[in-house]
Amino acid sequence: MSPIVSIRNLTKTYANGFSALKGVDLDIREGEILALLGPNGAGKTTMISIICGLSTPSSGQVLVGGHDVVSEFRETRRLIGLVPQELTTDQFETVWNTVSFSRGLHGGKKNPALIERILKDLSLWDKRDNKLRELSGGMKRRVLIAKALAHEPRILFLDEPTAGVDVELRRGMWTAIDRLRATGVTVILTTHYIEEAEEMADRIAVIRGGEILLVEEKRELMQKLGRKQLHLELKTPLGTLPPALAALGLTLSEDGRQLVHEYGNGAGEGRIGQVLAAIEAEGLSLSDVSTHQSSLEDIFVSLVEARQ
Ligand SMILES: Nc1ncnc2c1ncn2[C@@H]1O[C@H](COP(=O)(O)OP(=O)(O)OP(=O)(O)O)[C@@H](O)[C@H]1O
Repeated sequence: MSPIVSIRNLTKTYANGFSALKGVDLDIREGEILALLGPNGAGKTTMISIICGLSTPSSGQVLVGGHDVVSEFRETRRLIGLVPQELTTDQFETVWNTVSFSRGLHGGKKNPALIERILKDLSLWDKRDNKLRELSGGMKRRVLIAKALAHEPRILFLDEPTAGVDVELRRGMWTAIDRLRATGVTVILTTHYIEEAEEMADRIAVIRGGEILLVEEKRELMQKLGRKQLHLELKTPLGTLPPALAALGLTLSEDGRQLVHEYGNGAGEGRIGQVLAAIEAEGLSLSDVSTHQSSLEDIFVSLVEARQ
């Protein structure tokens, strides 16, 4: 299947000579949720602005639904919904009117049934007659998504959808976005909350210094780069690590209370039995055992650090 967004050798050099994108190649698949992760100033907003036709590339090409974002701006813009971070519309307008007007602005015919479905999907139906100023922060953010969805885009860009939103509302937002998946909308999400990407994304793209460091299926990324550790708490602390345990690759914590066996990436799983037998052979008693699996956050931090 051809990608819904295809980016080839995209560069952007700002008027002051700063190079914000340095030859980006990226294909976005129809119906996926792609998380774009990157530190501040990585080039995320620059890239999204170019895809949405709000900024022009210095070189390279972006196709959206097979159309060029520069020469066929009208066609590509119609396919895209962009959810900004801030609500700039009239605070005295109702939810229903705000979302309906948004459809009209994009040239869509009136479609009350569609607006009703969108508001219900985003749990805003009860608030349809409320003025925007009467909504909570999380609800306002959902209105932004509803506005972007009102003209039935095939691609939705969410820029930091849950920045500054509390944990509970963040979860509600994730559920709302997840429901969009069922409607076949492609979602591209930028976030600083790696937990958010871990929870929602099908694929992860990491961008830094205007370059894409990697694009991978989330599951594969976590399997490939994720590490697992078996933590073995000792009843009596050790001064030094017995050679037989060192030979198996175990390490001893600084306080001598914990042995750590690292495995994962397809290596070391088979040795767990051996490790436990060796501990017993040394006459050591354990008081507790636990496992730790690296999160997407650990993976992200190590990736970004490794390239510095
Ligand atoms: N109009 C501009 N002129 C010059 N440099 C710019 C301009 N806009 C952005 N930049 C620079 O380009 C780089 C990328 O900015 P961009 O906003 O795309 O990053 P980002 O990944 O979206 O960051 P954040 O996570 O902080 O939003 C930054 O170093 C920024 O200072």
